[in-house]
Amino acid sequence: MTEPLSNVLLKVKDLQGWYDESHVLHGIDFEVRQGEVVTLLGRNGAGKTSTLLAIMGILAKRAGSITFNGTEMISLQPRQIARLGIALCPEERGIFSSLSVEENLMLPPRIADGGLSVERIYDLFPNLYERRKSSQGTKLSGGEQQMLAIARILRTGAKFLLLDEPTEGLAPVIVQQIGRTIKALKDEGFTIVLVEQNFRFAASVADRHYVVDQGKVVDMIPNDQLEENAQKLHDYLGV
Ligand SMILES: Nc1ncnc2c1ncn2[C@@H]1O[C@H](COP(=O)(O)OP(=O)(O)OP(=O)(O)O)[C@@H](O)[C@H]1O
Repeated sequence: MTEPLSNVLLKVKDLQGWYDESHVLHGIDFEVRQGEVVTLLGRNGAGKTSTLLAIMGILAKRAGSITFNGTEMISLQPRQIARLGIALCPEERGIFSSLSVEENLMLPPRIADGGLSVERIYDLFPNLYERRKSSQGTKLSGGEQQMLAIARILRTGAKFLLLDEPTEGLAPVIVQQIGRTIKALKDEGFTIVLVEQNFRFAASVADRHYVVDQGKVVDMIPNDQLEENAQKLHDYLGV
């Protein structure tokens, strides 16, 4: 963490956050460069989801500094933050089960130029193409819901994506598919912050990992230095 990073797109500095009176973020510091995939790793309750919510302004009671492309966002509203080209794919996915796949895809507002067309979405997610007309009452699998949730934020034109535990509860073959999608998005120039519990998955897609513990970032480990840091990570994560 000592070496300054070049080409920094998101810079989070001494981020504090509260749910009412409950102080849960106690000094989150991390940086993300253009085009990187970076993970936030940590035990349950460490503050990873809250960090994503604070970046989006959804956790409104926050302090410190969050700059994106040089713009200070700490006092901005979620709507204004989204318009800078940042999108969150929440853990609960937020799929409307009464709408078809295609109707779900049509929901998000366009916040920037360059949102992916529905055709391009179907190229990236062939399963969604097959299910596009599935409508009311048709239940999508967990993997399909996750893909739809990611696909939906790609429609907005956001190029900076916050993904909250996209692999949670999914079968290994689907996890692999999501890994391929994340790599494809990186190749297309997207920048991604990933909250993950699945450490093997995180290692397969990310450039760097930040460790979150009790509302603070306590370490940064480049992906190519994971092996020599395995014991340390094991202690942090309690795995
Ligand atoms: N809506 C809420 N109201 C009050 N406290 C909350 C709320 N959501 C989370 N917290 C608390 O904030 C702290 C950080 O939780 P957070 O969900 O950010 O952790 P996390 O690292 O994402 O873990 P998990 O993987 O369990 O989601 C925890 O102590 C949690 O109990």
